[in-house]
Amino acid sequence: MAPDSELHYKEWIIPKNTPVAMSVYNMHYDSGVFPDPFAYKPERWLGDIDPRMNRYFVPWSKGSRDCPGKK
Ligand code: HEM
Repeated sequence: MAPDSELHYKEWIIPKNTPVAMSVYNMHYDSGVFPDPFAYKPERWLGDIDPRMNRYFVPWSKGSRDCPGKK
């Protein structure tokens, strides 16, 4: 996305019209959110899960151009 106004995020100021993107790979393999991320462990989704897991799981992307087929 390229915001049309200055964006403030934590201690950062992102000038307007700066292309901003996310990395699905880095989110899905973040070991702080998904311990042992390269292991096939579907049971990691069972029981009390770290709520960040849902926020960091983005196979359909995020935002205005995310997948309309995701539901
Ligand atoms: C497991 C199945 C699917 C996955 C993982 C998936 C994933 C994605 C992703 C990541 C994007 C964003 C692509 C980008 O940013 O360039 C996308 C876009 C899109 N997907 Fe899917 N998709 C799936 C199934 C479907 C289905 C079943 C449909 C339609 C019946 C569909 C229709 C679309 C369309 C039309 C877009 C473009 C949206 C736009 O650009 O505004 N997808 N999909």
